[in-house]
Amino acid sequence: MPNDRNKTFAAVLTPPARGAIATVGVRGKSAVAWSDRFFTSLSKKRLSEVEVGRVLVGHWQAPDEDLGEELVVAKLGSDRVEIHCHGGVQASRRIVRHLESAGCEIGSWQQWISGEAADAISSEAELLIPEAATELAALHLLDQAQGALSQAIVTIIEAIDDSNFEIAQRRIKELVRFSKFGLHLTRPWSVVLAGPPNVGKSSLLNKMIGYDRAIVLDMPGTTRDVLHATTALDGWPVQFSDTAGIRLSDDELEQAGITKAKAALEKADVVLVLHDATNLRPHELDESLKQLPSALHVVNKIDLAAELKIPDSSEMLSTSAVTGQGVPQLISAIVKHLVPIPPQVGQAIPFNKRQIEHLSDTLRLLQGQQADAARHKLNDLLSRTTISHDNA
Ligand SMILES: Nc1nc2c(ncn2[C@@H]2O[C@H](COP(=O)(O)OP(=O)(O)OP(=O)(O)O)[C@@H](O)[C@H]2O)c(=O)[nH]1
Ligand SMILES: [Mg+2]
Repeated sequence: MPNDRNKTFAAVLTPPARGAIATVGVRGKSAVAWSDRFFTSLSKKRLSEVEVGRVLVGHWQAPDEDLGEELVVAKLGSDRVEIHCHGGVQASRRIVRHLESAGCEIGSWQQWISGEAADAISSEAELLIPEAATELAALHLLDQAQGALSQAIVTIIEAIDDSNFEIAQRRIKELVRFSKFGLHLTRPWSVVLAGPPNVGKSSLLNKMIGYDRAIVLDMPGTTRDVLHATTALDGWPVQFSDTAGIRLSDDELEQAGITKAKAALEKADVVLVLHDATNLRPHELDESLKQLPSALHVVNKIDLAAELKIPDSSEMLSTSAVTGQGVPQLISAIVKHLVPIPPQVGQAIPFNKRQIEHLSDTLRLLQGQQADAARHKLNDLLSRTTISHDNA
């Protein structure tokens, strides 16, 4: 087990790609001694002799090899060394091979991180940070890596210990409110543009993402397949999907696109139902576009219907995909729909299915007066033995 504290463990900590330097981490009781086997500093000082915090420049070479490499080694602790070698894959692999020949366990960077983290939740957060879809999402994951959610769970356990079951339940409900948000830190929200043909769905998509992703043509039935474009709105990751205009059609290809469009509606977090300002016929809207639970209705081509008065409402917006009129307001409305209460910095947020399921189970157990089982569930949520990164 790479995270067995009695073993010495090494991992390449930088991504397996070309780069200026690569870093190999070594930790465990033989980290210094085994690094000393291969490393000779310019000053001839051994790592075991120098104080913690020293950075040495020197030469790394295995006894049975003709060539070595000039590199930098940092002694970060009595049981911790970091080796900075040439970037790319070969140099770091060579170092890892040498350490392995000395008896070192070798693992992945994920295993390295999971061994470092204070608990399971912090570990899960650290591992997900590289997958954060935006910088803002990464900051919220960083809060969880630094203990925001773990601390909230500890507080709930304490409330259960003090028999404050109502407070415990309230706190869990507060956390669960952020579940959907948490899952979307690494997965973009889905916003689908839908409506009759030729209303300007593709044009509006292009306007919102700032480049021509979709073909625009003054001909109904231009878009045939579902087209995706990912962007960030106010720092939140969003995937827009442009769909085929929905209408009755004998064209087999167009009909296939319409079927796909209808399927996309079901998976959407928000559907933008577009209407044509020059030809408003909301009652003729296809059934699939009526009474969608999360729809924003948008009257487009407003530049061609200056006299048209659209009542100011959060469910009915007006835009021009040509002039850009109303587009910032539409973007604000989408964001408000997706993230009605933006979390504060440091907010505890559950961000994976395991955590959300555990919290829901705990709530059920508390509602059923099963305090011991509830406490056990929460401890399990924090326990590092309950998650596995071995397939990472
Ligand atoms: N004046 C004006 N023209 C627009 C606007 N939006 C779209 N158009 C024009 O309307 C026509 C159809 O636009 P598209 O974006 O292809 O419409 P669509 O809804 O994607 O159409 P389908 O893919 O066929 O369903 C094009 O000629 C666009 O230039 C707008 O806001 N104002
Ligand atoms: Mg289109």
